Amino acid sequence: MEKKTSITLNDALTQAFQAAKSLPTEKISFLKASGRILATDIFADVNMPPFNKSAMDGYACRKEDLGQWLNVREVIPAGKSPQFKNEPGTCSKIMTGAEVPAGADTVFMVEQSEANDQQQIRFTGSKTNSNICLRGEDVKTGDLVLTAGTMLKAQHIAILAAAGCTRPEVYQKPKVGIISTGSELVEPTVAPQASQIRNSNGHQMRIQAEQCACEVNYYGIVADELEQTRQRIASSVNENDVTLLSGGVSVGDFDFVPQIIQQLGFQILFNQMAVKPGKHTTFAINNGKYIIGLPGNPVSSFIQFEIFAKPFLYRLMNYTAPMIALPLPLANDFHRKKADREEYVPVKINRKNEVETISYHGSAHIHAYHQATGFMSIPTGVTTISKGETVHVRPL
Ligand SMILES: Nc1nc2c(c(=O)[nH]1)N[C@H]1C(S)=C(S)[C@@H](COP(=O)(O)OP(=O)(O)OC[C@H]3O[C@@H](n4cnc5c(N)ncnc54)[C@H](O)[C@@H]3O)O[C@H]1N2
Ligand code: MOO
Repeated sequence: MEKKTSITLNDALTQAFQAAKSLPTEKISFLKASGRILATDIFADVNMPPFNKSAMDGYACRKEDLGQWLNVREVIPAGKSPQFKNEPGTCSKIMTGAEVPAGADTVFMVEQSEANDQQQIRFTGSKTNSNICLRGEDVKTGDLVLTAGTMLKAQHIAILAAAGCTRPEVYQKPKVGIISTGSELVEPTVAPQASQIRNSNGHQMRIQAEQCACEVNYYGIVADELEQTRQRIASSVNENDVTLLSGGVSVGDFDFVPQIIQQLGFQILFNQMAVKPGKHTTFAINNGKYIIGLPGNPVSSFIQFEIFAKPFLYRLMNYTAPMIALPLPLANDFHRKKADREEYVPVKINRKNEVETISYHGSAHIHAYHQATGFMSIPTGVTTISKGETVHVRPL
C-alpha cells in the first residue's frame, strides 16, 4: 500500500494557496454584492460630508455671539441650502444634517437655548462644541475608500453607496461541485435501513460553500463503486472549478477517490494532514481545477472545510480569510491520550469569557457541535491543559 506523508495545516494551506489561480471578475449591482470580494480599489467621487453640516438641531451663529440675544434669520431644514450668510448678532435655526450658513462657526443645541418676547434666541449653556462636521473631514474627493480584496459586508455596501459605486467589480463565485461518496448513505428524506446512514455531510458542505460566496452544484450520493464514482467526479470536474468530496479517501478496500482523481489527470499535492479530525484530507490540482477530498466523518468534514477548504476557496477570489484564534482561559481541566496531531475540539465560551469543553466522542459526533460557539486547538505534543491556562478558540 502507498505510504502517506502527513503535513501540517500551515504547509497544506501554503501548498494550496500557491496552486490557487484567481478567478475572473465581473461587475454586479452593489445590492447583490454582500459577501463578495471586491476586485478593484474604490475612490470617493465626492467629499464626505459634501458641505459643512450641522451635527445637531439648534442655532447656527458666530462663536463670539454666544450668550447674546440673536435675531433668527431663517430656518434651514436638511436638504435645503441656506438663503442668508450669518451676520454678527444673528443666528439661523438649523436641523441636523443641514448645511451651515457661511459666517457661522458654531451650532448650539436647541436644549441650550431660550427665546424672549421679541422671538430672539440666546445660548443658555456655559460652553459648547462647534457641532459642525466640516466639508471633507471624513473623506476627500479622490480618497481611497475601499481596497481590492475586501469582503463586502453591510458597512462596505454603505461606503460603495456613499461613493456612488453602484456596480462594483468583484471576483466571480467559485463553482463548487459537491459529491458524497458511500454505499451506506441515503438522503435525509429517507428512513435508513440496516447498515445505512443519512447523508449529512453533503448538505453541511453545501451550506458551508454557499456561506463563502460559492455557486454550489450538488451531485448527490455516489455508491462506493469505481465506475460510478469516476463518472460522477468527472462530471463535477467538467462543470466546476472545485470538486468537494466527502468520504472514500481513507485506506479501505472501497476508498476509490485517490486513484480516480489521479486517473482523471489530477496531481495529488497531499493526502494526509497531521490534524485531528481530518487526517485523510486530500488536495489535487489539474490546470486551474481543484479537487478537495474531505474525510467522511461529519466533524472531520466540517472542521476541514472551516480550516482548509474555506481559506482555499477565498483564495480563488484573492481574499485572505482572517484566521481569528481568541486567547481565552480554560474553564475546566482538559486531557487527551494521544498527542501526535494538532486537534480541534468543540467548546462553548461562557459568560465569564472562559472556555468550556463539550462532551465529544470523536469525528462522527457532529451533535457535539449543537451548542458549540467555537473550537479550540490543542497543539501537537500537548496532552493536558489545566483550568485557567490560555487556549486558542476559533469562533463559529
Ligand atoms: N485502517 C485505517 N482506517 C481508517 C483510518 C486509517 O488511518 N487507517 N482513518 C480513519 C479516519 S481518521 C477517518 S476520518 C476515516 C476516513 O474515511 P473516509 O474518508 O474514507 O470516509 P468513509 O470511510 O467513507 O466514512 C467514514 C465515516 O463517515 C461516515 N460518512 C461518510 N460520508 C458521510 C456523509 N456524507 N454523511 C454522514 N456520514 C458520512 C461513514 O458512514 C463512516 O462512518 O477513516 C478511518 N479509518
Ligand atoms: O481524520 Mo479522522 O477525520 O481523525 O476522524
